[in-house]
Amino acid sequence: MWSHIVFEHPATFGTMALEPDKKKEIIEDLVTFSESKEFYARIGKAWKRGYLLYGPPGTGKSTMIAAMANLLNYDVYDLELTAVKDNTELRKLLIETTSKSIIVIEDIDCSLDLTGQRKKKGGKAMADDEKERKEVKEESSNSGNSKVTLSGLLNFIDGLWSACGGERLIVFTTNYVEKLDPALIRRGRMDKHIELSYCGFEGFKVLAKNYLNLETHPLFDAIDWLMKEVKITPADVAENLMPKSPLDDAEKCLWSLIQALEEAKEEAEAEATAAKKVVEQSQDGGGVCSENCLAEKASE
Ligand SMILES: Nc1ncnc2c1ncn2[C@@H]1O[C@H](COP(=O)(O)OP(=O)(O)OP(=O)(O)O)[C@@H](O)[C@H]1O
Repeated sequence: MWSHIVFEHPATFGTMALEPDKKKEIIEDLVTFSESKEFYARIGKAWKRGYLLYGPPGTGKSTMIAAMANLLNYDVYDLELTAVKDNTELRKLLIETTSKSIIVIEDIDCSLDLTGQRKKKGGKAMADDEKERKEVKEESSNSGNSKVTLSGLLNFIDGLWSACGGERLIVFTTNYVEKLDPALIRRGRMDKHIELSYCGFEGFKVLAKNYLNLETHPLFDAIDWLMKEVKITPADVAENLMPKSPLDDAEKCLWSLIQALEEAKEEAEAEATAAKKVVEQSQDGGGVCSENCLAEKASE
């Protein structure tokens, strides 16, 4: 059912724009996992680890998965949940995965209706494991030919797949971590939550080295200052640092980034001014304006 292609993504942790401490922590976590066969056997747990990568688009979630695969030399199984017919098919697919693999479900919030809070009893979320398992069982037996359900996925993470032997990582990505069902991402299922965020100056320096082979430049100070003022994704920084013609030298690319940062700064300032105006108007008019209404007015 899986089709095989040779994985040749060039991304590594070395080429990733990421705070150095964070990078070190993630690498250590991965390497420790991959060398812990005996440890997992001793504590009686399946040799698996779940990672949740979350953050805005263009912050490097997919890039990090490639870097993980290259670091550990694991195979990547990219699972498109919306194309999986039902829980039975999901089970089959997962049993076919080999050890030393990373199973990836990208944009988990969009894949399926996995995001809502699950059934609540007496107004309280089903928190403890026993209740959770009972619910999973009920849902699974009702699932019939229906699409993959949250419980199908939880079942797989906790049960069947764990019993397959060999080491496996499972990686979920999302742009909206707050939308996810807490049961899906609790520790034990998603052991390590990694936030990928906007580009800082340290991240920029990695990209400048990769893209322009520059370690320092007089324009770096201006970029450092601007990056503290506005948010920009590593993807946008990378795009600006990419030469667009054979005549583009490093300085031209740096100016292109500075221009993008300045435009973003002007935009943010214009939005802030508009929002301030709305507040002043609502105060003058004596009207009471909710946060939502302020946001709506500011965007008008
Ligand atoms: N942290 C980063 N380090 C280096 N390059 C990055 C980083 N983040 C993004 N990029 C660059 O931007 C491109 C898009 O990034 P990527 O697809 O990894 O983002 P993403 O967070 O997975 O986005 P989405 O949420 O839209 O899937 C990559 O091909 C890469 O060139």
